[in-house]
Amino acid sequence: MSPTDLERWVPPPETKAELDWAPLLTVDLSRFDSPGGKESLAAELKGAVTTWGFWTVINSGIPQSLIDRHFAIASAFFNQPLEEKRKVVTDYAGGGSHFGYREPREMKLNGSEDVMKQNVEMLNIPKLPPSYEVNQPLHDLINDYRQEIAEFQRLCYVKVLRRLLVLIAIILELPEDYLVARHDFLRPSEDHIRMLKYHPRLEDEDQRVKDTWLGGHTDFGSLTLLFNQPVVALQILAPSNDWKWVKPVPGGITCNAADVITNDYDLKGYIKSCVHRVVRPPRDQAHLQRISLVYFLRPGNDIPMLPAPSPILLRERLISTLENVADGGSEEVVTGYEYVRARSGYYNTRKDWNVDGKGEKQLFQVKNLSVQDYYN
Ligand SMILES: O=C(O)CCC(=O)C(=O)O
Ligand SMILES: [Fe+2]
Repeated sequence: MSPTDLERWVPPPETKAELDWAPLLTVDLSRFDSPGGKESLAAELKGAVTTWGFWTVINSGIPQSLIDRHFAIASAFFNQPLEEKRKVVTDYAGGGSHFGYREPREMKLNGSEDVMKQNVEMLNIPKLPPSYEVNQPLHDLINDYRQEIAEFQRLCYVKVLRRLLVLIAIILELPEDYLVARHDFLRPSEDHIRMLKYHPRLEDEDQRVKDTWLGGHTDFGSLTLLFNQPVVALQILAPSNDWKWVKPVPGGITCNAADVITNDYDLKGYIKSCVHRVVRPPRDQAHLQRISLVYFLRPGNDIPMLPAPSPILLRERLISTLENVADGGSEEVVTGYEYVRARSGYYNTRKDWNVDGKGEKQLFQVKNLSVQDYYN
């Protein structure tokens, strides 16, 4: 297929259902560069990142045509024959590589021998910056659109992620570039975009998994961007401990804080890594295929996973010193690469799926680092 004959992506119709929506903050990024803009945005974002861990950004400056183009690429990719998609596959078991295509997996339900096949297929495309050679095979179709994908990824970083890292650093009373330096787009990291396609299921099949299409989880990395699409299915676990629906915001990007920026080396739980899941859409959309487009920001490969010297964490007694306590070349200190690979290998080779509860709380341990794992 040549880069010109891609079918235009037509978003499916919006739902008319009235649902219990999460009251997410909207952050207008066009204010970022105006005088005092960063400071006032950071003040607004503080409550959202510490209580919900989810928020929406608008006016990012990423052209909508480029976003739509990526939904079109995703749609074309998933429409290919399985043999073609299987040419580059994830290798979670052999080293934890999450790049490539992942087929729907068979999962054992609630510890029984009852097996259910997932209804989601995924493609993870590595960050493709101009600054180094990415030694990762790509599908032919993805290679055809490589330039556009690389530009889209760059804009995700420059227009959204970099700005959010600055705002979160301000919230944490850290130097503005503290988190940016640990997430340098031009240096190697496990960043990637993910395209997902969910296939609608019959109502009684969905009932076997309590209508869940993707079990409750937190994301492993630092920040996640979910580009707006109209099929409503994403839910987040509210501070009140019940599930709320995420409402689409046309032209917006739903953002969430993930485990690295939250749980451990960085922010010691001050910022919330919110549990979320994907469920059967409301009745008027339950028959639709759902394509998702996501950017996962991860710490730099060689960044040691150490607590951030944030005065606010000290005041909240989440750290006991502003020194990087585990610093000094200890072999025990996990790097961003080691953490991400170990975590995604562990998570993605599980065969059990607890569809009944709100999840099992377990600690995931890699060297000196333990992370609250949450899934169901
Ligand atoms: O498809 C979605 O809306 C969410 C996907 C997600 O949570 C993930 O891939 O981690
Ligand atoms: Fe997620």
